[in-house]
Amino acid sequence: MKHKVLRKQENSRMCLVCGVKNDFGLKASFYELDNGELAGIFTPREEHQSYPGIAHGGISAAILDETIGRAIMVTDRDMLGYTVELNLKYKKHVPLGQKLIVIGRITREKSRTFEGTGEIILANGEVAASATAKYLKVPLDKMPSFQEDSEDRMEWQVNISENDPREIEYEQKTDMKTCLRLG
Ligand SMILES: CCCCCCCC/C=C\CCCCCCCC(=O)SCCNC(=O)CCNC(=O)[C@H](O)C(C)(C)COP(=O)(O)OP(=O)(O)OC[C@H]1O[C@@H](n2cnc3c(N)ncnc32)[C@H](O)[C@@H]1OP(=O)(O)O
Repeated sequence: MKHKVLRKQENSRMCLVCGVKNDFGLKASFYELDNGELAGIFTPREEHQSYPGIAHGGISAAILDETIGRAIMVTDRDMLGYTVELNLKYKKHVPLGQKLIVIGRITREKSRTFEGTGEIILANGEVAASATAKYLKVPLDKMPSFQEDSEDRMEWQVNISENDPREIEYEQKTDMKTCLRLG
């Protein structure tokens, strides 16, 4: 099913997953969708390899961690989190050199913490890896360097590109109504 992009999220300067100036990183972009989920788009490269042709499992963990963590911004643009727990299931190889989609959503929100789930989806629609994660809430303005006149602060911004998709197509893996009930 196709889902409309409602908003592109900010990228950072040097984050391994979303840093626009981190040449060893994934340079992923994140899009908030009309079904309340967050989609990331990324292309693992040779720098991210484990066995030849296959992305390192730590890279899958990093992109899932960030996508679920960022999903809190769908409902609260000024909130992020410190990961306190991350569990992954590796189901298929994640290939290098192919544009992939990662989806995240929040399943439970409390006053100090939130939890969510996510999947890396292959071009054929199969789930390559899935994760559950828990975070301690940290308001963006309490993040290190946020109050400073630093490069990190200046470069935390939405970078619109002509390659940004207007719609993202994938089969939704989790019923959002179930998530709300769980929450
Ligand atoms: C200038 C601005 C630039 C912005 C740039 C942004 C760039 C990125 C963009 C976007 C990213 C978005 C996505 C995020 C993705 C990546 C995030 C990371 O990689 S974060 C690094 C890895 N994680 C850590 O380093 C935490 C290390 N842990 C700690 O520091 C402490 O454990 C801390 C502060 C998190 C909690 O310690 P306490 O003592 O303050 O809190 P207590 O009361 O013990 O726990 C609070 C809750 O957390 C649970 N908790 C704490 N530690 C836990 C643990 N080890 N395992 C499981 N649960 C734990 C507890 O059970 C409790 O949950 P209950 O409220 O009961 O539901």
